[in-house]
Amino acid sequence: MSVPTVIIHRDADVLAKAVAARVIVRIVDAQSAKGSAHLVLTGGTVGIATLAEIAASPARDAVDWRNLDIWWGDERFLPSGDPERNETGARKALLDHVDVNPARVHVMRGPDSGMTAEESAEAYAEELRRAARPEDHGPAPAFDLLMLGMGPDGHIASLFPGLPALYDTRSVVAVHGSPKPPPTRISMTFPVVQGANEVWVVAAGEEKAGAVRLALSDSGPMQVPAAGARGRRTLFLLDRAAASKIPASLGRASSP
Ligand SMILES: O=C(O)[C@H](O)[C@@H](O)[C@H](O)[C@H](O)COP(=O)(O)O
Repeated sequence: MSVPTVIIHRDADVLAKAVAARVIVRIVDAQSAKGSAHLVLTGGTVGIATLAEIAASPARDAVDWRNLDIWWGDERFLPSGDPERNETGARKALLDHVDVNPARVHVMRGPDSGMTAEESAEAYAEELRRAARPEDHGPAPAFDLLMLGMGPDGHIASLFPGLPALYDTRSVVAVHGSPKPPPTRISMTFPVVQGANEVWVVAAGEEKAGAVRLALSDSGPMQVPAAGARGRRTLFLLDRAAASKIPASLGRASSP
């Protein structure tokens, strides 16, 4: 797994704008090379703010939205359209404003599908399997970009410290008893996250600073799940507040 590159921006607003620009370039580069791309979205404040900044970007339509497969790293197990679903936030912030191919927007189904959380997780795992190519060498596509928010406890997606999902080798699992409401969620697991070409952890705010420090040190992913947020290339995209406890030894690029 790659050693993370750390990029620090002035505040959460500049961070969201800078990450939005970076996402556009990353997807355009991937599409230029392959004709299509796989992007994994995250929920959370900064994750959704980044999507809104993509929608507002003058460069937005450099992305070939019809040739983009959109996935989620996790989802709250709530009915379609529920305002608390990550999908709902993503549609409102971005997907309703660009010409995505609905068949390539891969949502994690909620209880209104008639499935249990376990069945929904297995259905998503099957959808990932179907999308994987032989050269991906795994149960899911080697995502061009997998975005993650991070909680104050170091959780990523819905992989929370101490919960069984951290140890699960399946690609997608149901999560019960999430300390962050709602309690029932669907989440990709470490093997799928770590199969991504690029993993970006985007975090802002003082309350994340301790977890950021641990995630960038030699903490184990079971104690600090963000320590397992690694792809072939890994970025930690932070605002100054979230980066305020990073030891200088880690080295980092800072924007003004
Ligand atoms: O479903 C979710 O809530 C997210 O996927 C979760 O992993 C989120 O990204 C982090 O909790 C950070 O959220 P904030 O940016 O709002 O702190």
